Amino acid sequence: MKEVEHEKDPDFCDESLQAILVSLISAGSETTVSTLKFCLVLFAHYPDVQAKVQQEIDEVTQSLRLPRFEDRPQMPYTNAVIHEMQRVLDLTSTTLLHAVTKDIEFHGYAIPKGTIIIPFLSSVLYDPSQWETPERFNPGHFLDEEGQFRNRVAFMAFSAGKRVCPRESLARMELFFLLSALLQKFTIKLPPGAERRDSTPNGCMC
Ligand code: HEM
Repeated sequence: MKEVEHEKDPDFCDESLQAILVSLISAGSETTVSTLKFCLVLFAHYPDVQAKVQQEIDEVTQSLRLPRFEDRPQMPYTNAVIHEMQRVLDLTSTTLLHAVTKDIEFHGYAIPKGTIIIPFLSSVLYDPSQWETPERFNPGHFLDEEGQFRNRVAFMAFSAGKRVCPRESLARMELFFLLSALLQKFTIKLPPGAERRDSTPNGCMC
């Protein structure tokens, strides 16, 4: 702030600082917290998946240290599980408001420049032409035949293109750190007497 205070119309000012802080708090906390909560619920529902993730964490860290982000390539199953949890959670369903920058034709529809569009991410995250079992929680969606992690173009939990979530890498890091550190020390279980719920809002806990 000090460096730009002499400029007539600085890009960085009190107003922009306020906007950055608001976006960090509003776009950054609720998204990550809701995803973490959902992942913990899923782990409680899938003890076998949880045990496999814990085994992978123990193998990589030898139970001597916390998991590190650099360990991720050696933890394909954990990585796949987190991706699949985000896919079935389908946190935002749509992107923010976008607008087309020139006249275009899309699937036979003429869309004039300036038209507001809201891409529907759920339709991609659950697209039966892209996922083997779109309605089922299945970490195999992100694993190849050798059990190595494979990226999927239809994984658009963070949207895509120019307006993709600008903090996707931070969010990925947070999810990986927090979930792997928690599962290294704890096993997540449903409370005694609690019934297993077999469906998410998308009908996906089967
Ligand atoms: C699991 C965590 C997160 C998910 C699933 C997520 C997902 C998304 C999605 C789908 C969008 C809309 C993109 C579009 O309109 O095409 C978005 C935008 C945004 N996200 Fe995230 N996000 C996450 C975490 C974060 C974090 C941790 C931050 C900041 C620290 C953040 C900051 C933002 C901001 C500032 C935008 C608006 C970008 C713009 O206006 O173009 N997000 N996010």
